[in-house]
Amino acid sequence: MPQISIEQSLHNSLLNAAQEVQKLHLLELFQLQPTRAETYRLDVSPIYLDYSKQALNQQAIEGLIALAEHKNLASARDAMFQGDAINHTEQRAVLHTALRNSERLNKVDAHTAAEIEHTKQRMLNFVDGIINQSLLGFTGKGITDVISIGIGGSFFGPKMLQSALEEQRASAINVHYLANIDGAQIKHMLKALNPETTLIIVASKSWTTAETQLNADAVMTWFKSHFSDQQAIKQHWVALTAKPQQAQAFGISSDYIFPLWDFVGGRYSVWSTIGLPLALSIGREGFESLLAGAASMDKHFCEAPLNANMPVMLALIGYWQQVYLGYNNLMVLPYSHGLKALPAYLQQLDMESNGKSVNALGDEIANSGPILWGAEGTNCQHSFMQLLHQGKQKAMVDFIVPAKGDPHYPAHHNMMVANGLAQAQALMQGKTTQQAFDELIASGEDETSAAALAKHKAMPGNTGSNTLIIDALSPFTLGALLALYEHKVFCQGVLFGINSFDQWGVELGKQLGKTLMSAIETQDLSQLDPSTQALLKHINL
Ligand SMILES: O=P(O)(O)OC[C@H]1O[C@](O)(CO)[C@@H](O)[C@@H]1O
Repeated sequence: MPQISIEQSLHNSLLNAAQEVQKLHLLELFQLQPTRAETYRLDVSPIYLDYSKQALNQQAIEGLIALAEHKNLASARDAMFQGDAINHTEQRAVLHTALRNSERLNKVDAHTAAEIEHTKQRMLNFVDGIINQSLLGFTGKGITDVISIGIGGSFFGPKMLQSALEEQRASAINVHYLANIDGAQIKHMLKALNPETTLIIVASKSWTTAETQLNADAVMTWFKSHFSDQQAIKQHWVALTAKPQQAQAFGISSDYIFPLWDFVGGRYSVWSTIGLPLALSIGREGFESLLAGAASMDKHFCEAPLNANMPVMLALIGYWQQVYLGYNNLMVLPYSHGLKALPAYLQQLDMESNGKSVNALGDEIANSGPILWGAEGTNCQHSFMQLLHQGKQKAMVDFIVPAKGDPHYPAHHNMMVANGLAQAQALMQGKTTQQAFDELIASGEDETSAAALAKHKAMPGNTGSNTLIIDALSPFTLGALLALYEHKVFCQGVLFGINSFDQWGVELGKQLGKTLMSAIETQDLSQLDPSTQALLKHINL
């Protein structure tokens, strides 16, 4: 008999488990194993994960854990935390975890640890100064508004957390984010702002991002049209960057430049000085608490056994659904208006990290991370959920439900929770044609039309989901939640065999964007493909 590799044998056993599990409806899995809800859950305060509604059995879970062990997931995790250059295509360590008070877990050298702490304190002292108005604008007025110019990782995290933590504001400062290159947005934003009381932050790790540069130039022109004095720029312009010299060359004072480092990837940078605009809203304590929440998840990730490790289990469940059940979409549905921007944040985190097609050796891989999207509940129920209930496409689903809502509106919160959990139930249970028929008869329909209508009202159900109950929208909890997803994405990168920390795919669009810009400026379209030429001619710039 030919020998098969360990990997192949693990794969075969998982294929077998998938076949077994798919013979049964989720409701039958619950009948067979009534304790699923107690068995398939993890409680890692402040997050409770229920995965009992997933099409999983013990054989699948054991097979997945064996796969994680075979892929040396724990050593890969340790390599990240100890600062190995795991981002091998850029020869960089990946140490965003070192930014969140988890020195004990990270083996960064003493000099780097001191620099991280010093930078954080500098940033938070600055935040204190702006909030308590010991730092003032050029004309002696306090700062009321901030324009934060940045895109991608220099935008999504602070913006998303700021809206999630609106209730935890520590200041009355309004932060306006300028990410996209849309003149209409700048015009409206600037029209409403007074440069005397506005602080302008340029957040760009690389200091080369075209959108950020163009926006920074436009805002600088506006600012200089009011104050051309260099001292005014010194007091109103801030840079968050790994390229301090370039920021200085742009005119920003070194006192107002807050660095980050190569070992912090853009989409992992909200914990760094990139979080400054957020800190101006939630204050020192709020920001420290965010870091502490993330650190608590780091500790759990480093210490919990694989089968009780929330990021690991979340990654394995997703891997299982994708590779063995054939799903390729992950829908994230936060039942919270405050978390409305979470899907967009997670899109960059997951898809920029795991949207790759080769492994570390450069060999083609069969699977990469999922297509991630979503929207806040209950709004999503009135748009795309219909497709999940009755359409032919299936998706993985993460429901995220805060246990506490606004105390002034208890009925709203109750309805929110009820709807989130009801959607998970509906996806699992579905409705048989017989059930639909019986309901129609009970409502007075005659038999012929009930039989016809029942077919349209039936839904298969049997769609699994994770439900994550988070205690409330607090900085600590959200720190833990984001760290959970970061580590999940990391684990899936290890399972797929890819480097989650580079993003070469983004580069081609940037290059072509530049070529097109110069074709537009020189009006020479001759080198462009016929479709692009025709489009530009039609737009007639
Ligand atoms: O902070 P920077 O260097 O301006 O980059 C912004 C974003 O651009 C990207 O390189 C590509 O979108 C992201 O990884 C990054 O978060």
